[in-house]
Amino acid sequence: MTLPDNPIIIGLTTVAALFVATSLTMGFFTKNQMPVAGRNIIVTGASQGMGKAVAILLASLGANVAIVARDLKKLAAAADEIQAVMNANASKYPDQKLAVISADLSESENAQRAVAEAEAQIGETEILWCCAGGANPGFFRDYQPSDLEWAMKTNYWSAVYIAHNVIQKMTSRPPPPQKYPTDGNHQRKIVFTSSLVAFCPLVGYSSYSGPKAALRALTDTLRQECLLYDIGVHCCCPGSIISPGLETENLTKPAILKKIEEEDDKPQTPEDVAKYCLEELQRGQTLPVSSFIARAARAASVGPTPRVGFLFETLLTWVCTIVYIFVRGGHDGLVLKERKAKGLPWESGQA
Ligand SMILES: NC(=O)C1=CN([C@@H]2O[C@H](COP(=O)(O)OP(=O)(O)OC[C@H]3O[C@@H](n4cnc5c(N)ncnc54)[C@H](OP(=O)(O)O)[C@@H]3O)[C@@H](O)[C@H]2O)C=CC1
Ligand SMILES: CCCCCCCCCCCCCCCC(=O)[C@@H](N)CO
Repeated sequence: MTLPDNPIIIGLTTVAALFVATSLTMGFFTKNQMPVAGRNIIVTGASQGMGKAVAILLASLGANVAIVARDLKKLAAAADEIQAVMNANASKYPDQKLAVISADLSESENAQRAVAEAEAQIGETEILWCCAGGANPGFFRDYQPSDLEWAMKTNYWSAVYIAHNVIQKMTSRPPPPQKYPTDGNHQRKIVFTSSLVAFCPLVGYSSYSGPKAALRALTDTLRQECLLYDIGVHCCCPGSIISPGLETENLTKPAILKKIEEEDDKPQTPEDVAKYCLEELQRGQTLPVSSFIARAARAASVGPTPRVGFLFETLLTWVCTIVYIFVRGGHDGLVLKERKAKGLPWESGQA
């Protein structure tokens, strides 16, 4: 093959190539990767915080929603809010369904029961969005083994058991017919919720970063495997969310972690987190984030995970990999300062 030597052809080809690359990377031509109107969606951890905001947002966009959590009272209060949104929607989306299910999802039988109950009430699951989770920050040496187990159950097993059951069900039957067909991608989906913590070391989150990073790794593997079934797998990684969960964890959060979070992260409302994560999901992002700081942390550790906006995200990866050297230096510096102030445990009566 001979390469063209006509400068006009070279020029035009270059412009066309840049245009196509930019369009693909900026997502100009990508269609909605997660339409929700008329679709059956299970949201876990939906009685408060991010999960409730996700359920309300999906309800406002016309989805049938099944909300799952343990505490019935909190579930009932959330259900009232969601039902009010559905009522207000009635002329645009008639016959929207809401199911309310109490289950401790950290036990596999309960997860199976929750899915069965949800499907009996709203229909076959098209999207599962797992938000249930929570942190118990502290120092590793101070935890009881039961604290470490709690974090794994609350964050990892509460998502994995229900996802496992939903994937078994999804793969045993075709996708249900669409009530509101669009030119978007009506592929069925599993959405996990991890955290910015999956991307970066943070003193005080040792019980929590493991299960959250495990969800991210599971997402990478399951995304690949679920290409076999045309099921999308995603994992939201937000920064701090102003939620009842955050209030509770702040009661026991080590001061040094509080300080890092106050300096480096601006907590977002659950509504904003839900909105930005959904936008990223609709663009097809595998690891949706809801803030710039989480986007920067993601860029620094995205590795082989697919990214929408390849050119820009890859440039951001180069920049953030360098920036992170200084960020980590700052955080390590704060820890070393604390060590100096407190003294080593076996020398200062903390042993
Ligand atoms: N808040 C934050 O700063 C951040 C949070 N995240 C993650 O985002 C998600 C939402 O966080 P947030 O809004 O703070 O949530 P909250 O802690 O405020 O609420 C957690 C929800 O999950 C439910 N839940 C907890 N454990 C179980 C269980 N075993 N079985 C069923 N439901 C359960 C709770 O209800 P009930 O107790 O009644 O079961 C509640 O509905 C979590 O996965 C969290 O780890 C990520 C980044 C930052
Ligand atoms: C390239 C630059 C990257 C900079 C990254 C530095 C970020 C530090 C801020 C920490 C924010 C922690 C948010 C998640 C908290 C969480 O998941 C819990 N609160 C759960 O309830």
